[in-house]
Amino acid sequence: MNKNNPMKWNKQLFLSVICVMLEGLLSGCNFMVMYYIFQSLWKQQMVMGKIMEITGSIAVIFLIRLIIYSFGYVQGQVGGASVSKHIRLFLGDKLRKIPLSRFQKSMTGEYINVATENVNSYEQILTHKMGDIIKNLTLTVMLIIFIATLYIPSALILLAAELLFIPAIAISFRAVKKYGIKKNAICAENVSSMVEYITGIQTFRAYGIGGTKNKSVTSSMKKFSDISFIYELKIIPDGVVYSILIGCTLPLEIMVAGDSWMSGRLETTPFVIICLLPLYLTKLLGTIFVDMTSYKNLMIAKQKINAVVEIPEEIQTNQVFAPQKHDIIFEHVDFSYEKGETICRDMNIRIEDQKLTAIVGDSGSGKSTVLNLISKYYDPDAGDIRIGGCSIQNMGTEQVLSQISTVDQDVFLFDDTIQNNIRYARVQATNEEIEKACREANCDEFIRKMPQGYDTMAGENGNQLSGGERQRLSIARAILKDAPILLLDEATANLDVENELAVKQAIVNLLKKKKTVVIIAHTMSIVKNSDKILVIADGKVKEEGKHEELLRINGKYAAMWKAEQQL
Ligand SMILES: Nc1ncnc2c1ncn2[C@@H]1O[C@H](COP(=O)(O)OP(=O)(O)OP(=O)(O)O)[C@@H](O)[C@H]1O
Repeated sequence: MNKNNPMKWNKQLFLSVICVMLEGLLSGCNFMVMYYIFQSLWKQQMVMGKIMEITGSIAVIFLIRLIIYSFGYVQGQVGGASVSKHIRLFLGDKLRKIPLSRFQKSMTGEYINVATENVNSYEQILTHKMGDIIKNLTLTVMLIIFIATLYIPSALILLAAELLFIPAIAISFRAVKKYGIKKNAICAENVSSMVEYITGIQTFRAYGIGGTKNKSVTSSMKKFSDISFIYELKIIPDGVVYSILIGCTLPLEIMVAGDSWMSGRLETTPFVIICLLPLYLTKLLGTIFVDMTSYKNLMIAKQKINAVVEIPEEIQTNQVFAPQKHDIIFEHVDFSYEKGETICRDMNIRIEDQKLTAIVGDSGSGKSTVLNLISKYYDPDAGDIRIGGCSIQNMGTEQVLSQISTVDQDVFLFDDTIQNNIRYARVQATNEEIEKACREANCDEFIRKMPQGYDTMAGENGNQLSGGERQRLSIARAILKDAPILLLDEATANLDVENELAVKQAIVNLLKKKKTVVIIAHTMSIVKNSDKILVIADGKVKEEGKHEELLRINGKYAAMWKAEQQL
C-alpha cells in the first residue's frame, strides 16, 4: 500500500463506528424493557407508577439513541465525505504522474470509472454500509446473549443460525468476487465507449450511426445488463436458501422452549420473548446477509482505487533542469508504444542549438513520436536522449517540459475565457503580454471581434473557434511561454486559404525568435529554409542535410519535393 494511503480512515469515521455500536446496544435495551413489561403483566404487578417508569425508560433510551445516532451520522457523513474528497484529489494528482503510455483507450474508461463510480461506492461503504453492518451485528450478539440469560438451549439454536451465516456468506462472497469484478470491468468499458460516443457524436451523426445503431455502445450496454443479470442470478439462490434455513429457527425455538415451558422448567415471560425474538433476529440476519454481500461488492471499488494508487509513477524530482544550451541528441534510441511494434529502431538524431530542424517522412513513420520522446511524454525502451548535454532519463517530465513550447495539431482549449486559455502557458503573464503574444500569433484581430473580446468564453474544448483560430491561439501560448525549445507539428492542411495564410504568418513570427526549433513540416516551403532536414523512415533517420544537399542525394526527400512541385 502506498505510504500516502488516501483511503486512510479519519477520526470522524472511528467516532461514527463507536456511535453505531452504542446505538446497536441501546436498541437492544428496548427488548429488555419489553421483557420487563411482559413480566409485570404476567405477574399482575403493572401499576401506574410502573407504567410511568417504563414510559420514562423508553423515552430516555430513545432520546440517548437519537443523540448518539445524530452525532454518529454527522461524523460518518463528514468523515466519509472527507476521505472521498481526499481520494479524488489524490487520484487527480496521481493521474498527472502516471506515464502517458498507460492512457490507452480502454484505460480512459477505467480511470473515469475509478475517479467517479468507484470513489462514490467507497464513500457509500464508509457512510452507510459499514455502520449498518456494525450496528446490526452488535444488536444480534447482544440479543443472543440476552436470550442465553433466559434459556441457554434457545441461545444455542440462534447461535447455530449465526454460524450458518459463515458458509452462506462465503458462497455469496465467492460469487461477488467472480461476477462483481467482471461487472466492474464491463462498467469501465461502458464508460470508455460512452466517452468515445459523446466526443465523436458529430462523426457518428454524419455517418448515421448514432443512438441504437452504434454497435460499440449498444453491445457494451448489453454486456452490462447481461452481467448484472448473471450477478443477481448467482447470488440470489444462496440468499434464499440461507433465509429458509434461518427461518426454521422459529418453529425449532417454539418446540424446544415450549417443551421446557410445559414441564415448568421455563417461565411464561421468557417463553413469550423466546417465541418473539427469533422473528426479529431472522429479519436482522437477512439484512446483515444482504448488507455484507453488497459491502463485498462495494469493496471491489476499493481494490480498483488501490490498483490506480499503486501504478508506478513517472520520476518525480525537484532537480532543476536548466541546461545552458538546447541541442537535442538521440543516441541509439529504441521505442515502441505496444510491445513488438517498433517505431524507433536504433535511432540517432542530432538537433543543433538555436537552429531550425525539420522532420519529414511518410504518414505513420514516427515524426510525432520523435517530438513525444523529446517532451518525455514517453521514455525510450533503450538508448539515451540528451538536451544540452544532459540526459533527460532521470528528469521529471514537468522539468523537461519547462524548457519546451509545443504547438501541435490537437489544440486543447479549456472552457474558460480566451485570455485565461492563453495564460495557462505562463500563469504570471500580464494582460499586455498576452495581447502582445496574440498580435504576433495573428490572433489579436479575431479575438477583438468576438462579443466579449479577450473575455469571451472559448466553449467546451474551444468549440466556438475554427481550426485555424485554435492553431493561432496555440501559437500565442508558445510565444507567451517563451521556452528555449519549440516543437511544432505544423498543420495547415485542413485550413481554408485565409486561415492557412494567417497560421503560416504566425509560424514565421514564431520562428524569428532565437530558439531550438523542431518542426514537423507538411509544406515544403518551410522545410526548404530549415538549417537541417531529417527524413524518417523504418524507425531511423534515412537522410539528413540541407534542402540542396538532399536534392543532390536524389533519395526519398527529393522524391517528396518533386511530388509536391507537381501538385
Ligand atoms: N499512443 C499511441 N499508441 C500506440 N501507437 C501509436 C500511438 N501514437 C502513435 N502510434 C503509432 O506509431 C506510429 C507512428 O506514429 P506517429 O504519430 O509518430 O507518426 P507520424 O509520422 O507523426 O504520422 P502523421 O504524419 O500521420 O502524423 C503509427 O503507426 C501510429 O499508429
